[in-house]
Amino acid sequence: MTPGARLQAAIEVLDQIIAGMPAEKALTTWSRKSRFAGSKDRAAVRDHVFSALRCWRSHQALGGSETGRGLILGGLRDAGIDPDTLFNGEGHAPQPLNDQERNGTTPVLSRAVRLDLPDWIWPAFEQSLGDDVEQAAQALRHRAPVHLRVNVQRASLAKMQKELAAEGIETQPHAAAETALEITEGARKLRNSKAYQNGLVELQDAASQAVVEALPLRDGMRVLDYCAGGGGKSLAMAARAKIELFAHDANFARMKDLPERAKRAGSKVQQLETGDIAKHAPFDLVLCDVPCSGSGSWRRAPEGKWALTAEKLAKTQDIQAEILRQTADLIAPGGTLAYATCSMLNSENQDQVAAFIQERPEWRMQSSHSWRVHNGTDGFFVAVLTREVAG
Ligand SMILES: C[S@@+](CC[C@H](N)C(=O)[O-])C[C@H]1O[C@@H](n2cnc3c(N)ncnc32)[C@H](O)[C@@H]1O
Repeated sequence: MTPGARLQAAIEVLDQIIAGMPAEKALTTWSRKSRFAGSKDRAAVRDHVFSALRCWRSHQALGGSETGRGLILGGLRDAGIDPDTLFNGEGHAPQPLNDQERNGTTPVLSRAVRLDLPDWIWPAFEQSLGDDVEQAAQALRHRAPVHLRVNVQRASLAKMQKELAAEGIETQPHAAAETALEITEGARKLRNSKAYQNGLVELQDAASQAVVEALPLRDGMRVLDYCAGGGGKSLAMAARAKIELFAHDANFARMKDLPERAKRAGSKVQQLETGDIAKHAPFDLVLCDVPCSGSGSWRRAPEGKWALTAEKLAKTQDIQAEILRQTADLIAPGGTLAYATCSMLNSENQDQVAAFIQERPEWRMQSSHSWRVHNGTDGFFVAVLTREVAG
């Protein structure tokens, strides 16, 4: 496919998304009916679509309409590319610009439009990020880096770097976590590499790894990953100490790949239905990687940025508070409750923990860490709490 044909394909996928289809489904539907497209074409179309999803407001404003064509046109203008070089109607490229598209005045963009955030969330972003707000919002407009977690119980970082390089995947250590590598070249080859297939490396953002490094895990502990999802943090915890590990998720089906992933990594995890948790309590450590706005990972999942509303955020915060209350009762005296989000909003992070401690004064905050999206990882927060042992 020519560069112009790839843009036209992205325009068609975006029109499906505007009509209500989820982005992944729209991309798969296009892929299925486009047998002629090679892997590089598919990757390029995906990149165009995701760039539009991240920068929806500014690209729409610069392109003059909320259509696939408007978004792609705005994206070219944002990147400083002359649209006439690609919108030329040749070889399945988009049709040339009409007079309105060519002569429309360049709009003055407000800060929230220029930085691609919904208006309603801008005050909370400013309040949470202070002077870093523009940098953080700007980072969310770009693609996320690809990070790996090396299973250091089975292989060193240096050994993995060498093995991956032999398969065309270049990496460098990431400062945020001692187990983290950042892929600098060849990310698309990862899933077929030996190191990945043998469970020596997992795809995981460096801040996600750093959250697990912040936990006081020791051999012999009984640990519950209460919101395990796909189990990324479960596996990272199992790789740090010889623990007895339990995984739970309110949506049990989300853990469906966990047994297979654990087997690949050489780890053991017992999955628990909600009704079975109390039978296995108390635990020495419970990790609550709670559902959240996802604002720290909006560059990976940009549809979330536009789907969130003030009402949905308030509901999610109620769930977070309820999870803290429920899990606190599952922990042994002197045990640890770890609360984590992939959010950069204070209302989901320190405010939530402060409200919990006010309600349950026997709990003390031992430590807390925040990671911000403009410092090379996803945005994340973790607080480590312990209950005072009555003396
Ligand atoms: C942020 S995700 C977890 C990601 C996962 N820990 C990882 O590292 O890949 C939050 C998870 O919490 C689950 N969840 C939502 N409400 C819950 C609740 N009340 N109790 C337990 N899990 C819940 C969701 O199904 C979702 O899988």
